[in-house]
Amino acid sequence: MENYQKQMKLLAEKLTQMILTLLKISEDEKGWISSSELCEAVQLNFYPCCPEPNRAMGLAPHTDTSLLTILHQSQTNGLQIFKEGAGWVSVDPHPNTLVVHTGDILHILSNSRFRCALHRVMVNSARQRYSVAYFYGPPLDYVLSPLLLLTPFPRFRSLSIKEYIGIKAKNLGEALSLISTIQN
Ligand SMILES: O=C(O)CCC(=O)C(=O)O
Ligand SMILES: [Fe+2]
Repeated sequence: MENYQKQMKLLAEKLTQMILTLLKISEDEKGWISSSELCEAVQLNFYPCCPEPNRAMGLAPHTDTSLLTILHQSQTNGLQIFKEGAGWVSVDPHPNTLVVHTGDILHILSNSRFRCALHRVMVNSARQRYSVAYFYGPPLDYVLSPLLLLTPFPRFRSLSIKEYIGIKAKNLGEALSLISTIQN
């Protein structure tokens, strides 16, 4: 597991470098990427068979708080992602394939250019399922701000990751709109 985490960290660092370069974030602002201070976690999810799958949910719809999440799923369907205009779409497992979810932190940093992925997990009556999620993001005291992109129209106010986690713990799916600068 330790080695798995190490390999996932290397992959997450590479992906983050590519994404932040694409967003024209300066080298100075990318300093945290390989630091030992960053926020990372491995989570093991297990979904046993369920005799009445239509009356239960493996994991309720949510977005990940991370900058990105790298997910390994066993060879059982269940993961679905919400796609604007299409509704819930299955993300079926393929051998030797990882799924990358964009999280809230990337949504804020990129000023909504990389939108966080709303996803959920359905259960199965015949087969159990497991997944291994690796969550990756900047350190807790990192100040998140779309202003880093020098955009004239930041859609979110600046705040530390720690503060954002606190807001999300109390408000779940409403957290992004609570820090939005755009009035509805
Ligand atoms: O089990 C899955 O495929 C998804 C797990 C997940 O969304 C999570 O751990 O946040
Ligand atoms: Fe998730």
